[in-house]
Amino acid sequence: MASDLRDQLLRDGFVRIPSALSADQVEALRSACQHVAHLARTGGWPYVRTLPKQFPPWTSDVSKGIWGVQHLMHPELPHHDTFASSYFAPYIVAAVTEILQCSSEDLVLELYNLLIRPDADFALRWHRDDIGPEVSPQDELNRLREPMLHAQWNLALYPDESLIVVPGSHLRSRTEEERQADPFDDNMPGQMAVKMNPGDIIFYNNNILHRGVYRSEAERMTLHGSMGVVGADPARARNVLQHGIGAWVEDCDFSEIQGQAAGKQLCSLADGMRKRLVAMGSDQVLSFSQPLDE
Ligand SMILES: O=C(O)CCC(=O)C(=O)O
Ligand SMILES: [Fe+2]
Repeated sequence: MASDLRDQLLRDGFVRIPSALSADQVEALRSACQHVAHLARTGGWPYVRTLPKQFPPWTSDVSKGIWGVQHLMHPELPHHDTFASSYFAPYIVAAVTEILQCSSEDLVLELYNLLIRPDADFALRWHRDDIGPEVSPQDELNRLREPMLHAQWNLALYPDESLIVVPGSHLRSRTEEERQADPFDDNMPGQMAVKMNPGDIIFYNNNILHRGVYRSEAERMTLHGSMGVVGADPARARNVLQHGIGAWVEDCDFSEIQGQAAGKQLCSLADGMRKRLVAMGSDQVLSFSQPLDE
């Protein structure tokens, strides 16, 4: 099946779906997100991304502020059913099956988190999510050439331009200049901010060279999700499970999710995806992609 979405993602390392959500859908999600962001900022939810740490694992100490709320589909989080409905939404399932060129019956549940405005300005280093900075150029290229077995997206509920990418950098190892650059360099050659309006979705290759630059005054509520396809390798299982989702995913109940996608009831599609993650995780030992992160 020809796919512009997939072709653009393969070529540039990211692709935008403008206005994927209606204003009403954005409004409903904003309200759920405002509630859980407040809960998390005030110490009422232990699974958060704390400042100034970039990669998992994070503690639940919110005293320096947070930049994300983890585990939106956790059965104990308020609105987990609203978040599950948005994760398994027809527009997501359609885009992911098109991008991965797979059947919805091969999808695997992965991550769903919320990225929010930090209480103080904060930035992430230049990175590739699952390839550490110390690898050799050849190993870097080999990893980048692995087939695409998952799709990752940002869904913005407020205007968002905090994700900065170097377009095309998912197709090549880093240049010498990129390797030597200050990890917080504000002017990496070729960089661009990915601009999103409320209701836009961006799919991006999480091994594109990228960073996040966050301003405390700019409201940010961006849903950050990923879905996989069966047959992914152990590195992918590690990237998903390092976020600690194995501990609660067996308790999720998706039976109330309404609607259909790809001719299937979303509730049964969701449960199938959940079961495939559990199966993938059953023989994994927990480890971290970027164990040296401070
Ligand atoms: O804030 C973003 O959109 C990107 C976050 C990011 O790069 C990460 O969590 O690895
Ligand atoms: Fe990242």
